[in-house]
This record gives sequence, C-alpha cells and structure tokens, in this order.
Amino acid sequence: MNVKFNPKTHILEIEYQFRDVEEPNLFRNIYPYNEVPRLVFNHRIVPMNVPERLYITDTTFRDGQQSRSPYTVDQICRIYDYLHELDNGSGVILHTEFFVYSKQDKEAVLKCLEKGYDFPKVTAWIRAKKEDFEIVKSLGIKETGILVSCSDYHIFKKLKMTRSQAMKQYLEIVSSALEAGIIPRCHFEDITRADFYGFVLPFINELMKLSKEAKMPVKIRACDTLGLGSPIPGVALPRSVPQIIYGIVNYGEVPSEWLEWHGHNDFYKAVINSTMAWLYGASMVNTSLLGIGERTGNTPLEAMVMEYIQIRGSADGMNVAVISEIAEYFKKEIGYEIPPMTPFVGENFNATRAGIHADGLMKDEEIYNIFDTGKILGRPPKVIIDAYSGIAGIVIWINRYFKDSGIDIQVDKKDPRVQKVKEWVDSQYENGRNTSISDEELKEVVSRIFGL
Ligand SMILES: CC(C)C(=O)C(=O)O
Repeated sequence: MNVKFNPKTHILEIEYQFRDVEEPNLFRNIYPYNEVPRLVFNHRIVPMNVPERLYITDTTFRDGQQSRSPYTVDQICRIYDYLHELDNGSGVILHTEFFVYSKQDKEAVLKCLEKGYDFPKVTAWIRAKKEDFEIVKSLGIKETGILVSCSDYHIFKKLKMTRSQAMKQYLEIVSSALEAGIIPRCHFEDITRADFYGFVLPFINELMKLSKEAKMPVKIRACDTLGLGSPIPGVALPRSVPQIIYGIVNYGEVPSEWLEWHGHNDFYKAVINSTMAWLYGASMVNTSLLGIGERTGNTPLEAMVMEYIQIRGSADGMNVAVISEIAEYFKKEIGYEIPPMTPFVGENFNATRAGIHADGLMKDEEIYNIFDTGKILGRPPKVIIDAYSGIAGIVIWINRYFKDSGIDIQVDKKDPRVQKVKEWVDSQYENGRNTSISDEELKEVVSRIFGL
C-alpha cells in the first residue's frame, strides 16, 4: 500500500499494490469447499454513508433469462412497459440490461428503444470482445456491462490466466469501450471470493485513471456471484458487504453514482446485502423481477422497492401497485409459478389460516397485516379456510366475497347462515379432508346457503 499526501486536496491518497500471485488465493480458511463456508471476523467497523440518491437497476432480461427459457419479444416489451409504469417518471428504476446477439435480442432492444422511455434506460451486456462494441453502438445504446471476473477462482481456474494477464485484457477492453464512446459498466464477477487489496482495488485504481483520461464514467458493478456476501458488522473481507462498498468508494475513489451491487440469494441474503450496499455507499442495487435469476435467484426488484420506501420514507413517485400487476402477468401470461409465501407477490403473502388470527383481522385488519396491502398493493389481507380457520375466518371470507361481488350484506359470527357454512366446513374435515377449501367451493356453498 502506498500512501501519498495530496497537498491540493489535503487528502491522504492510498494506492493499493497489485499482487501478481503464482498460486491462486482461494481463501481456504473461509471457503474450504468440502464444508460450508465460514464467517471470519476482523472486527473492522466502517461508517455508513448513504448516497444522496438511491437507484434500483434491473437484470430481468439478462441474469433473469440465464435461469429460464427466453422470453418472447412481446413478453420483453410488455415487461419493459411494466418497469416503466412502476418507475412512473421517478427515475428510481434507472436501467435494465439486454443481450444483443440474436435476431430476437436485437428486435427486443429496438422495440424497447422505440418506446422512447427515459426510465428504465436500455443498456447492454456483452462478452467483452472488441467487435461487440460495434453492435452496441449500432443499436444506439450508451452503456454496456462487461464481464471482468475478479476472483482467482475465475482468473486461474476458468480463464487459465494470471492476475496480470487478466487485468491487461480487461483494461484493453474497457479502453476500447471508452474509445467507442460507450460507458463501460465493469461487472466484477465473484468479488466476495476475490483478493480485495491485492487485485480488486489496484484494478479499480487503473479503471479510474482510464475514466479520468477519457473524461467518461467507468461504472463498477460489485457482483456477489454465489451469494456469499455478509451484512454482519465486523465480518472480514472478502465476504463483508459494508467493507467492500466502503473500500471501493473511499480507497478506489469511485463516486457512489457509479457503483452498483449485484446480489444472489444462495444464503438468503440477497435483500439485506443489497440494502447494506445502499447504506454503505453504492447508489445502485441490481435486481430482477420476482428475483428470477441463476440458481436461487437475484435480489427481487419488488423487495428493493419496499426497502427504498422504508429507507426514504416515500416511494418518491413510483407506482407501487404495479408490482401486483407484474405478478399477475408472470402467473397468467408467462406461466411462472410464484411460491405462495413469497413476500409482496405470493398468493398467500398476507393470508392467514389460523382462526385466532382471523379473529384479530375481523376486529381490526391492522392487527395481522404488515401495512394497508389493499391500498398500497391492491391486495387486501385474506383468510384461507381449513380446519383451523374457525367461525371468524368464515365471517371474513363471506364478507369479503359479498363486497367483491357488489352484494350489500355483511354478516357476523351469530348469523345462523354462517353457522351452517361452518357446519359444512367441519363436516369436510370430520370426513378426512386434509386440504384447504378453495374459493370456488366456498362460493358454491355460500351461494346455496344464502340463496343467491
Ligand atoms: C455474470 C456475472 C456478472 C453475474 O451476473 C454475477 O456475477 O452474478
């Protein structure tokens, strides 16, 4: 590490020395591979530093499509419309990224560009070959993602290179992007298994020099490729999300507005790690709709909308109810099965089966609902009727059914007709049923008993 005093800025400038190792550093004390990875603590606490603006970026069409069969051009265009409707002119849903290789990829990009939306911006994702910049340029795209894998797992085992060879190749490709007038967004693949001070920071120092020379931004996407990042204060690098983000901003001198976090959910940490990235200095968190992405998925976009509102105290103009429309579209038009317990979008995210909870809901919805999900997401809380929902559950179900059907009746627990419905439900379970009762079945029984 070189420390220089800059007399102009009165700042101590730290330059981390590049380490060109002969053997890969695989952090075996943390990642033994034949055992579950470990959390090692260095007890270093770095300060929070929330950027002035927070953004959500999207990879539904890139990482999302790497984990499922491709969307059709029409589906891409419709999903892009939904992202735009959700953004609603706020500029929070900053950009999304597209493949640009096949005829279909190009058609989708051109159709989305034709829409002329300011947000989300259309950006590309390329293989980091010089000729690919021509494709990006010919499509009129101004920013592209470029893969710059940074752990020795990738450099030594996948690319079969040394660190200096990899860095040379990456810097050449970034220079070509800048020469072509395209903003490079460098995807630091596998940063949570990389040598932060020996490779990541010295490489970032070089990238920032290129940026200064070209007078163009060079953006950094910190990719937690296997979801190994940790939000826990005092956890050592390379797993600590706060220390990675703090280091890139303070030692790499990357402006927050150029820094993005890309998370995966392998250890259930995609959301909290993305939130930590925001809180410690990255303006952008990269997400995908419904979290659809490789393996356990990416950070769900809808979750970060909720995180944004909780941090900022406002949606800043985003049209949050569009989240429910997007979920319906994925279910009905794309045939994607959303696990029912998925927060904010799953069928049962605000449903209760327990009679005791239904009783609470009947007294005051607030008792068992996270917020006014009816107002904010167009999804009022609901009860699922089974052996445990009790009479209170049945009352809520019937009253909601009447309300939704425009019937001006509200019942209570003492209504004899409700008792009859309860007897029918009980008889189902006395006769050995072990599944819940569907809305369709209940509609039929209620209509019969109420003479509708
Ligand atoms: C391919 C890379 C950039 C990625 O998506 C990841 O690291 O998760």
